[in-house]
Amino acid sequence: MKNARELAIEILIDSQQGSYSNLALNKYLTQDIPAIDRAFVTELVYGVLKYRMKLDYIISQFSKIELSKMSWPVLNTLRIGIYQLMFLDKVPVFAAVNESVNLAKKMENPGAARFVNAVLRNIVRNKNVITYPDPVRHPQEFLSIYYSFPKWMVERWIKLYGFDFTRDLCEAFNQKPRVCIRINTLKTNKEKLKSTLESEGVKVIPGVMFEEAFYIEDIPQLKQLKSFHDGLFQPQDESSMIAARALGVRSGDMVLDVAAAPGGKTTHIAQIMANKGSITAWDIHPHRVELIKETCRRLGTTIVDAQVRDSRLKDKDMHNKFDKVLVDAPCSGLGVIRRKPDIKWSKKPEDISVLTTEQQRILEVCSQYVKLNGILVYSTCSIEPEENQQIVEAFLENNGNFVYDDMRPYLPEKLAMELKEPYGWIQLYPNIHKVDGFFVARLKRVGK
Ligand SMILES: C[S@@+](CC[C@H](N)C(=O)[O-])C[C@H]1O[C@@H](n2cnc3c(N)ncnc32)[C@H](O)[C@@H]1O
Repeated sequence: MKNARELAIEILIDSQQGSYSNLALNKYLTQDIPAIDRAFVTELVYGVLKYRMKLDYIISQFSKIELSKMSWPVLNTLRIGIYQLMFLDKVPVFAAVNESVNLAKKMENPGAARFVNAVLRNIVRNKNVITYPDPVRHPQEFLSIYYSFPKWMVERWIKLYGFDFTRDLCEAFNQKPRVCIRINTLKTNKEKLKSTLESEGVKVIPGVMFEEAFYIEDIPQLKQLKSFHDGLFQPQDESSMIAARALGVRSGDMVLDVAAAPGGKTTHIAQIMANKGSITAWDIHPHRVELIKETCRRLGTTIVDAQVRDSRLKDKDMHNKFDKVLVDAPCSGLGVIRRKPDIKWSKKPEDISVLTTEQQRILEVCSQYVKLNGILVYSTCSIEPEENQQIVEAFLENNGNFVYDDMRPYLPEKLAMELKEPYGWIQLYPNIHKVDGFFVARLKRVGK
């Protein structure tokens, strides 16, 4: 049987070949693997993905062989070895080094093992004197390497927000996010869910923004909890709960959710509506529409009609049909790097302009489906103005029949106070709000 470190290396190689790390983890971490090993593999994989650039920088300082000449097993053995040495106090130095050397011998050959041994021992001797680019003379290089972000992201953020904000943002993106869940009020309530979770050995902490949010700790894997399968809660960050709240739905409304899979916001909307009314939920990918159906089944939501649909395509039959429309647009996901560190390396600067064309189109087309005096909410899990404020501003410029609508009544008081006139949008950042990066705008259709 493969040990935890070997599994981590295989998952990292898979992800280097294009697999999503969360899917690769699910594939490799079968239930027969002890929980402690599963947790260690997850820590190593996410740790290396998060700090890949910094780890490679350190390797290149201590290796005579160029990174591009190393085999993937050797490179990833060094990465997990250094990650343990630099970031995991609980792993003894001898274990981090010896286990890496054994793996290099097993996966490659004795020569590779000698090389890994030499590089790691050199790092152990010198880890306190590693030099990084000078933050004053080379601020972009420093932030990029020290916090391990591609240079283009750091450059973009420094231009937008300045050095200090970007440093705090990078630091926040590297922190482990807390597990946040939404209480499914269709099946339970705060007190009951708290005691159910506690009886399952889970520590429960109240949400910061919303009554329906809990942070949970000491959990094995969410899917191992009976309360999860019983549909008593849905994993969801508090920032993304703002979207359904900002829609201001009521029982009996006709709602359209145009990019809905896996159904996190759809089911949130349904619970605010007390499962009365109707929600049409679209997604472009058939397998993802199945996820919406599965989420609805588990959470006991019965008012959702989930359909495969490309929201960019105009449909006259849908015009003026819905009281509320949510456009939770496909986006770069740059706001959720805490949860998906692979985004650091999978996204490219040119992706943003491709996405903005799509976002503009979906918003333009689906706005037509809102009734007169109806509400249109646009949201993304991005912190990039091109995907957020700029999309909405351009939309309002081209569509005089829509205006910003005051979002403050739908927000927790502390957040509502942050809004500026015309009070129609909010941008959340992990370094400021301690949640995922998220954008929400609320618009009203005031003319035909
Ligand atoms: C940000 S995710 C949605 C998350 C979802 N609203 C939730 O809360 O669980 C974006 C979704 O948009 C879908 N998508 C991308 N392009 C689309 C399009 N043209 N039409 C409909 N759905 C699309 C993707 O498949 C993806 O599931």
